[in-house]
Amino acid sequence: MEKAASFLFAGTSFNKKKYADEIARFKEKKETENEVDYLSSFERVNPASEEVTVSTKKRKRKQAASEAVEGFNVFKSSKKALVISEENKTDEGEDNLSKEKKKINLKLEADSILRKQYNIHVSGNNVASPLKSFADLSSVYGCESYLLHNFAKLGFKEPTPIQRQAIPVLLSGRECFACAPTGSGKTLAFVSPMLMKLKHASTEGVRAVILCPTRELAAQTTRECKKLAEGNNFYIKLLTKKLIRSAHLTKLRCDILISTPLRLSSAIKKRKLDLSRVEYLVLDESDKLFELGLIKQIDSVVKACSNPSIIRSLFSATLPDSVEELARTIMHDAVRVIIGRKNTASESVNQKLVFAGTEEGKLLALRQSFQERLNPPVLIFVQSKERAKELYEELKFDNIRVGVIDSDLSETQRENVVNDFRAGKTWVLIATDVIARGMDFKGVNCVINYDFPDSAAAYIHRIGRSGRAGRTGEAITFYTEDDVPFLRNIANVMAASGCEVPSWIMALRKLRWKKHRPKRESILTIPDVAEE
Ligand SMILES: Nc1ncnc2c1ncn2[C@@H]1O[C@H](COP(=O)(O)OP(=O)(O)OP(=O)(O)O)[C@@H](O)[C@H]1O
Repeated sequence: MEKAASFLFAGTSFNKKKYADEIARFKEKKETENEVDYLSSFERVNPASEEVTVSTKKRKRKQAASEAVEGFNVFKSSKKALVISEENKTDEGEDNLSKEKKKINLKLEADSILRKQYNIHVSGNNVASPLKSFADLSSVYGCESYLLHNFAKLGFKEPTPIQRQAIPVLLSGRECFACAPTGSGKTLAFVSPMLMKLKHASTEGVRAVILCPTRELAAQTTRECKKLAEGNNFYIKLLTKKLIRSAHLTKLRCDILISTPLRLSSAIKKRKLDLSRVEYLVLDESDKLFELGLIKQIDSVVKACSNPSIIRSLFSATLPDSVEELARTIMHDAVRVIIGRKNTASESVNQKLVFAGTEEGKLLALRQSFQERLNPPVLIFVQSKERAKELYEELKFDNIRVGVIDSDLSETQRENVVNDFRAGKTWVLIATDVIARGMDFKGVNCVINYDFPDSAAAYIHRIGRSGRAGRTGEAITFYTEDDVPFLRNIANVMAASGCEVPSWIMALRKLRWKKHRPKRESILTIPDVAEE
């Protein structure tokens, strides 16, 4: 058991240049030269080719039936000639059929090689081929050049595994459940097909909706969406309180609307928004959106998006079976795309468990680490806003450039705190789970779970703020005696993503995990603040 945490940042030293490098790289293997031509094979595999098979079979059956009564035909001799030519036709048909089958098999084989290479698992009928490269988007799907230009401008050379598979699925008009690790580019995976399908701005009202569980994430997604749409004239709007209050909301020019469920459902209730023409609905961090507190709002949004040909998709790094089951009740013939194993942490995060003994022990260990070696940016998660404020006071007292984000702050204050951390003005950000999901802070070197996470999903999302877009990261989870019964659940996640876990932890009993948020002693030790 590790008792001290001074080594937490061992081997690392602060180097601002190191994290100023914002261009992310995904390490993906080069495509092999011998791969089958996907562009042509994609076009070959379509329901029409299956129809050919069926109709030829039917024709053969019909022929068999007519041949059976042939002997009774008065025009027997002439019929015989006809039968011979029919036989020729059948041979020709069979030839075509076997060629067609070969092509289909080749294509399926190539798809499966590519999927294996990128750890892509799909279920569903007739799933579109994965992308070999971004170039497939223009050659197969007629993608406009502005989008590819934007990918290049953002430094995206190759699609990530989730992008390789989810984009063609959505472009082929299928609904989709997608589960891929944190920081693996899910945003682009749902935004780009949306932009491609919508083609150009229109005055017809809202045509696409993206729902995100928090305001911060909705704001971030809006920014990403605008970056990807640059060069096209789309109207992309974040639904803010101000926008809801504005009298013009009903006449709003908006192609893509991004919102939290609460905002959107309240705008729907006030009859300020018509969503009946929405063609695309994305539920990002879908398992969070399907939690009890939000399900009513989601329901009202889903109902308001009443266009029968709507395409819905669900994206998350964690997708429990129960959510999938619930979601299936509203989806039609959805394709399921899983990258790697479902509900696992990003493999690019090196995870450690640190026994801190008591609450006091945690603060001591943290302080020691800050004094010795620190490699910012560092993100620290605690279990409540009160504790976030307490830890903030402690670290501020130590003259650490620290920020804190909690739900008591106004929208602008929250935005400022996040921006300061992004810009490197603050090196440490203390937060509750409010920013654990989806937030893309580039180059977070270390996530510290100061308070033990309350679920395995919370753990996966928290530590996923580090090790994004192919970078490596570190995650340290403090635990006290109170947390020991829940260690095994986190240890399982760690082991599944290839991290070493002490065998005594793996031997602990597995508990059914209800939200674990024990009452903890106050963090405060500074006398003045503690007495306030
Ligand atoms: N093809 C690509 N190549 C390189 N970087 C990419 C690519 N696609 C996206 N990125 C970058 O990867 C980072 C993570 O992307 P994104 O925020 O969409 O991850 P995510 O899978 O949604 O993560 P989370 O589950 O935490 O929400 C972003 O900085 C994004 O700009």
